Amino acid sequence: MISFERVSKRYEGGHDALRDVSFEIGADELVFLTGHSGAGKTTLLRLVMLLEQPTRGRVLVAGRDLSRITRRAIPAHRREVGVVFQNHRLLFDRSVFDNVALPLYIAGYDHREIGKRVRAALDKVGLLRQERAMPVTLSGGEQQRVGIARAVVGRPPVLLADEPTGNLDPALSAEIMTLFEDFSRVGVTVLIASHDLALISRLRHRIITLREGRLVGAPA
Ligand SMILES: Nc1ncnc2c1ncn2[C@@H]1O[C@H](COP(=O)(O)OP(=O)(O)OP(=O)(O)O)[C@@H](O)[C@H]1O
Repeated sequence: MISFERVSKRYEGGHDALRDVSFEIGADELVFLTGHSGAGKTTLLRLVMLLEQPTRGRVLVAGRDLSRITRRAIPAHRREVGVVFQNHRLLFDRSVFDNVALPLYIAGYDHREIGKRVRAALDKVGLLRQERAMPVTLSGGEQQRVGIARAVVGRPPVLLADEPTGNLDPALSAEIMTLFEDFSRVGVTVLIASHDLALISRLRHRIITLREGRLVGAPA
């Protein structure tokens, strides 16, 4: 579902954020991406979102070579890739419902379909009863669940998360990871960048490690 073929990324100024990175992630897999700060995790996720282009190599998502996606087709690609951020980036002057509905408003869904899909997403993350709440009234873990509901409301086949438990205590972090496992179980491809080695090594999914832009353990 996600495939990197000898991908390198050099930023302007000459910094090599990724060097000759190759791996494949199957459609029903949940994979963790780890590595020290600056190892290239965020860069790798940004390539999948098409926020960056590789300097060398190819990135494929669902069999499509991202370098061949035209400018007009980028929004359609982004709808296929749900993204969860560490600080969840919620709109604090909007209700939980409106935050989750945002991608559907932008995509032009009709009112009834939005209602149905938002409630289905909130149900999956256990927040159905908080739809009218404002984000400030929720705990950090609940706010992160709103961010996850927003990421999955368009039913993307791919879900990316960048340090989704970075601000949460261990018990809440484990709960959030269970949610990602639930999505993986129903066929969503999940890639989670995380520093939390204690947590991710307990969960027994594949771990991809970057060190200074290279995959650790990959053939030279
Ligand atoms: N837009 C950019 N321009 C130039 N250099 C960049 C840019 N974005 C990232 N870098 C550099 O590329 C390297 C990899 O950064 P990246 O954010 O991918 O690492 P990371 O593993 O996600 O780190 P962290 O865990 O701290 O977020 C870093 O040295 C960073 O300074």
